[in-house]
Amino acid sequence: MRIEHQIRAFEQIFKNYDGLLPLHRFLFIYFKQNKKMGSSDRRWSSRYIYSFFRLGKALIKEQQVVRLAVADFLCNTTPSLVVETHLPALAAQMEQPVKTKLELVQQAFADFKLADVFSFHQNLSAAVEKEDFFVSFFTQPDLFLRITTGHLKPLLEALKEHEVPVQELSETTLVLPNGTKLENVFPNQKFYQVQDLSSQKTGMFFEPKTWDYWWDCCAASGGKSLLLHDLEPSVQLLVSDVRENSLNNLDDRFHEAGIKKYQKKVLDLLQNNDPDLHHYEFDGIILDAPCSGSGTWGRTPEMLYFFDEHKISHYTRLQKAIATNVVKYLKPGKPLIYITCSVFKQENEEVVGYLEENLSLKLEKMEVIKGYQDKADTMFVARLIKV
Ligand SMILES: C[S@@+](CC[C@H](N)C(=O)[O-])C[C@H]1O[C@@H](n2cnc3c(N)ncnc32)[C@H](O)[C@@H]1O
Repeated sequence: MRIEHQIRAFEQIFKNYDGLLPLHRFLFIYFKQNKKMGSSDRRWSSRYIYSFFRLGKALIKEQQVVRLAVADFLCNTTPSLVVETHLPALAAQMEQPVKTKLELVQQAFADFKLADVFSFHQNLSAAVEKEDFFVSFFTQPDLFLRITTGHLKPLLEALKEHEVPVQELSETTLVLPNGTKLENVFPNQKFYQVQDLSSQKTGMFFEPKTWDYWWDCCAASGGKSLLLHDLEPSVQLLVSDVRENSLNNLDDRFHEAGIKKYQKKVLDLLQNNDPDLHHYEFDGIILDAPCSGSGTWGRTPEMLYFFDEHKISHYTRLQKAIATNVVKYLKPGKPLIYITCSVFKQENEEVVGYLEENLSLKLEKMEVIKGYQDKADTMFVARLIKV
């Protein structure tokens, strides 16, 4: 029977997946190795496994197939065999809003607790509204584009021509449905960047001045540097990262964006980099730190199931050590912009507290950027001034 076939395919994937690779990567490889799965099998397996992980650890004592049905019910508005078979009483309610569906699930399962969706909630930054944050996991985040100032019109026209539904948030931000194939719409990446809305909002903390010299010290493929450049094109930039590969991607993106003048270094910021940097002094440093990524788990819900809480302290150690090593190259009176895509207070406010206590830094402002209210990632940003 078709439903049994669907469940078996889901169970096989669940059995083989250990959380080490990102789920989308694992599925790509898995489907390649299991060529007998047709496109419908692939579509249903993906829907089921993603929905399943969005339930986190809620109803963990229930039978797996029942949990799958609850998850599919909460995450989707179109009918499915698993809901029709295992939750027939709710099947007619698929199109209801998530909050209504949650009430129905709570009525049907006395031991359903919303907080179990995100079982690390004791660690949340105080500003995060817990209920709204938990509920956000049942909806896939959107795809956001940041548009170079003055280039909105032709991009909108291309989207219209390709019949892509688009929402204009501002002159520089567009929202598209997740999964939009941008390479089919735009001939190149010249005037836009794929960048989450909250990541775009961190730019409001940069406040660069003309001809400043800035260091993006964990630059990866350059998302924050490109944002900084758009805010103040005269800024001179040093970009660095421990991963050379990411910096190669940065080169490509800078090239597409027409940025030619910048310095680049591969640096491990856990080491002493004085031989390389002793004469450097910056007007601003962006530290977009390695972190748990817990503010982005709406895109990678498998982490709700597999993340090991002990890893938080590993990240906080990294964050404090990297900050300590970079601040000495900052001019007095100038800002360190500390950013994470984490919702954990240990990586956010507590690291800021540590920096204030142990380094010559004074907090000017900090904010949890609540992406869960906008179908976006949740991030943290602080602006600290060197005294
Ligand atoms: C959150 S990502 C940066 C994202 C990037 N700024 C952007 O906007 O797309 C953190 C980066 O820190 C880098 N990193 C981790 N450990 C590091 C270390 N010890 N030294 C330097 N960079 C490190 C990682 O390679 C990763 O690229």
